[in-house]
Amino acid sequence: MPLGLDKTKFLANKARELEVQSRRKDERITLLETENAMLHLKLAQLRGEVTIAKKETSEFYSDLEISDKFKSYVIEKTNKLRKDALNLKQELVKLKTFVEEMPKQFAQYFNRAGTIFQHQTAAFESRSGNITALADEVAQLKNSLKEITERHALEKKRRQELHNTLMELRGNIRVHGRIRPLMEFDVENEDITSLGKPGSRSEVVVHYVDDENICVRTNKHNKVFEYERVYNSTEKQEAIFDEVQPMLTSLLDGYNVSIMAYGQTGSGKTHTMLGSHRNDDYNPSHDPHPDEGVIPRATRELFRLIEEKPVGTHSLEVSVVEVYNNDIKDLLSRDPNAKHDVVTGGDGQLSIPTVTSKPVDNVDSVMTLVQLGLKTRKESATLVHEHSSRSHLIVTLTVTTKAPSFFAKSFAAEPEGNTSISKKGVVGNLQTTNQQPVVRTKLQLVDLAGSECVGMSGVKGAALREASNINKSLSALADVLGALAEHRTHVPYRNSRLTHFLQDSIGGDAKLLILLCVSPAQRYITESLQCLGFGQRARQVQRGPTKRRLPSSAEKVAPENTQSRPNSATR
Ligand SMILES: Nc1ncnc2c1ncn2[C@@H]1O[C@H](COP(=O)(O)OP(=O)(O)OP(=O)(O)O)[C@@H](O)[C@H]1O
Repeated sequence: MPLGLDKTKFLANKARELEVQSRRKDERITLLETENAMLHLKLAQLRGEVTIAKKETSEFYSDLEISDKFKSYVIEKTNKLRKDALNLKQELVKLKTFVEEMPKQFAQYFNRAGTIFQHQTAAFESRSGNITALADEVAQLKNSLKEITERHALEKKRRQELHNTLMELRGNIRVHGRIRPLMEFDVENEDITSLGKPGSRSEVVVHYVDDENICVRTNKHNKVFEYERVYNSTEKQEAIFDEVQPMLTSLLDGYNVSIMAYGQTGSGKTHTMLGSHRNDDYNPSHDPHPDEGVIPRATRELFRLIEEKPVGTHSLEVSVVEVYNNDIKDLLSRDPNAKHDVVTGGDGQLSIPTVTSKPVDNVDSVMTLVQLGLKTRKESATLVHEHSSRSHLIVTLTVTTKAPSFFAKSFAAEPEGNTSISKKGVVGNLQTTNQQPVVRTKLQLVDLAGSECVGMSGVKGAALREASNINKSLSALADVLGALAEHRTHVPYRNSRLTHFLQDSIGGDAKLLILLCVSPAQRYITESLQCLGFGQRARQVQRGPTKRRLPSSAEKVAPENTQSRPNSATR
């Protein structure tokens, strides 16, 4: 500090000076800071420009790359186009050649198409011609079919009417005769070599004359018996059934039908009705065995006829009974010895309510039941042959038919069991089942017991009683037929259980066929004459009333004392 200067003043000056310096420095700092800020700004601007330039450069490079790629793509494409163009040129050359050749080929194709078209048109025309012809033919066939169907229905109706007329003309009781062949047992006590020899006991004396006449010829007898049909000893079971068949149609038309075999022991009744098989070896089958008799054949035919009817309208029941010593025995019952009686219902219809009646739906089931019944049937050996049937066997097939709807209407107004329906031609028993009117008809197939004379069979005691009862019942049968023939007001059905049981099937509108079975041998001549005489009298029933009282079957036929030959035989 200069001398003399005031120290305070000096310091104050110094401070001022420093203050100025400081202010200047602050101003300098501010200036520098401003410059710095401006520089920062400039830097930022430059940085931005650099970034943009970089981006532009990279874009340029990228564009350059793309343009390189595009260039190579263009080159490649150009090459391809060139190639294509070359190919096209070649194609064009080919096309030109083709176009040049086309008219020629078209002409060829056209020609070929023309030919094919001509062929096709011709074929189509002929085919359409055929189709038209076929359509015409179908239309004609349809018309013919309609006509045939109508004609068939008409024919069926006419056949039905004809059948009924024929059955009426033939009569309700018909008699056929069947001569069985000579059998070994016919020789009696003679040597088998004598079988059929003139003068022997087995000499043939019952002869087939023609299909309506049988002749019995010996030194003492010469008599001809005429029936609706006669079968010779070689005629098969089938031939007999041919005659039986129409009766089954009648059965389904509402008539009761009965077919019975009549003849002496060993004359072929069981063979005719059942066949010659015994109980155990019988094999029910769908096809008829040539040996089968009327019962299996009729049953089979009945099922066939029922099959032709509307489903569910017909049903069948079977019962198997025997009339033994004038008692009715149920052969399907557990107690075959229990006795049964024929009962007349309030409606006048007959039935045996206590007898087993089994529903059946095929021939096998029927035949199985028949065979079951046959096992119980009374058989006992006689002097004639070892399987003589000592009872009448009756197989009853009851057909239940649901009445058509118009019956149901008329029935609604009628009391139960009223038979007014018979006015319409239906004679079966009309009943109700759960308010549904039904018609019941019966087919009774009867294998009668042997009709021989007691003395001939050589039986005694119980067997004699059997034979006596057989003769009585057969005699009652003859009496019934006699009463019917004479149109008597009283027909003695109740004289025997056999006729009482068969009452519905004998007389009235019922159809009865009696098959007379005769042995040809001389040793049975009395029985054969009796049997043939019985048949002859039975024929009177359909020939109308006769003044003469018919002798019963037990009465003998008086032998005729003539030696004339068959040609001059009396009738
Ligand atoms: N037409 C026939 N063809 C062949 N054999 C028959 C003929 N008829 C009967 N026969 C035979 O004769 C024998 C006696 O016949 P079948 O038993 O049928 O007599 P039947 O009259 O029933 O006797 P019965 O009353 O005693 O029972 C049997 O062996 C049977 O095979």
